[in-house]
Amino acid sequence: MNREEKARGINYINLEEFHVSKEWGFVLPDPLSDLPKFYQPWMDIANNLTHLIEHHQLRCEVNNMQLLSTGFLIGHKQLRLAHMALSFITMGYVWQEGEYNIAKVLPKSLAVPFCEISKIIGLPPILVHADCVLTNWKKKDPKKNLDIIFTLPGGDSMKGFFLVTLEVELAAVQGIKAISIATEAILNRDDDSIKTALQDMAESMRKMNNSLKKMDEHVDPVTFYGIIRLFFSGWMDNPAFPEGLLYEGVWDKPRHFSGGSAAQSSTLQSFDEFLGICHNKESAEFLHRMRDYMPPSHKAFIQTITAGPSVREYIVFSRNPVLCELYNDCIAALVVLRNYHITVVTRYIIITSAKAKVEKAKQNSSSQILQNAPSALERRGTGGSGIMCLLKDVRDATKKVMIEKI
Ligand code: HEM
Repeated sequence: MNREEKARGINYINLEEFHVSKEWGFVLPDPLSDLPKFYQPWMDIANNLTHLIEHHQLRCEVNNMQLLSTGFLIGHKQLRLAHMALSFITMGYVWQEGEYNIAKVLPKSLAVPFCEISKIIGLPPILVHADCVLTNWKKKDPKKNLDIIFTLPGGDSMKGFFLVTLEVELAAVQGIKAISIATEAILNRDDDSIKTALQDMAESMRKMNNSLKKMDEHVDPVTFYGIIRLFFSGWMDNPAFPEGLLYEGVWDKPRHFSGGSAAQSSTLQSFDEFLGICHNKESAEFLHRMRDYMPPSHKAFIQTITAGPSVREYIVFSRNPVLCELYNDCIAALVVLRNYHITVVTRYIIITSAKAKVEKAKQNSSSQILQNAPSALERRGTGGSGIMCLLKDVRDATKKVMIEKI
């Protein structure tokens, strides 16, 4: 940026400034998968969660865990790994015995370091999308196939859920880069670059949709509904937690936090802000609340897009039919993506919850998992939303910004 542009208050969006990678987008590049030896007690538990939960031993292990200082954690990547390890342990601790024997107090040895680390990196003390997807990956082999670092009960479906969601995030990288390019191009009235950026953005959304389609192949709906979902559930808007969770040694009163959800992803919120999509009051409130569950620099990235020039206004005023068509193409791709996401939610939650009700009513159920499926969150999202209304409103608001043919 030259001096004159600075003086005029023109701000280009520099991805690095917001810890957004040109190669990995919002995904943490090359996350660590091990902490210094001092933190071995955390890593031993976090690396063995499924076994400990399934054998009802996790709470006991955590209760016997010593209180470790967070002072030996160095740098952002160690802090992110430590947050992720403690967030996985927390979800396992709370939900080890299912929805009827919930732990409502997080012991000091877990709560104190978890809250200290959360404060430093600006994330809440609960498992968030930035943990289980953005930080939870490593290269499996030289061919660069990806694997996860931590998991919870749910076997291959749990792993599939993390990796498919990661793939969706990676497919968004091209679109995120396009936002930065287009913002600069609007300020420079460079229609050719805006054109390329809009094409890239639409292509990126189509790739995200293709990646989302892999959920079908890798995640079994019964396992998702009956096992996985519970471990993402939080302690806000959850009837099982009227009081919230007590973080022993940190706060005197219990606290409410929303559970992990891809609604905490910064990708679609960035696209929405860039394209000028206005959500209704209720949806906007929910989506804005989810920003407090994102890394602060990613939240700031979204806010900077909002404060930047409006691509929609630029196109409406410039009356350029090619740009208008390309803008509408982006909106159409986003509607297709949100429509497909609604079919995913229908399959994994709405239909499966109806099946679970039938199984629960039977004396001899053919599906043990569905018969025992938690019922508190039947048709609510793990982020605590009333699902279908929210998703349809958000999709409809997306459609509304289409520009009439010039
Ligand atoms: C089995 C797969 C999935 C299920 C069952 C699912 C379920 C849900 C639910 C229930 C909500 C409502 C908010 C809440 O959590 O309370 C939601 C919102 C959302 N989900 Fe998903 N989701 C899935 C996969 C994904 C993936 C892979 C992404 C992409 C990163 C994603 C992105 C979003 C976004 C951005 C929202 C906010 C609404 C919007 O902007 O359209 N979801 N999802």
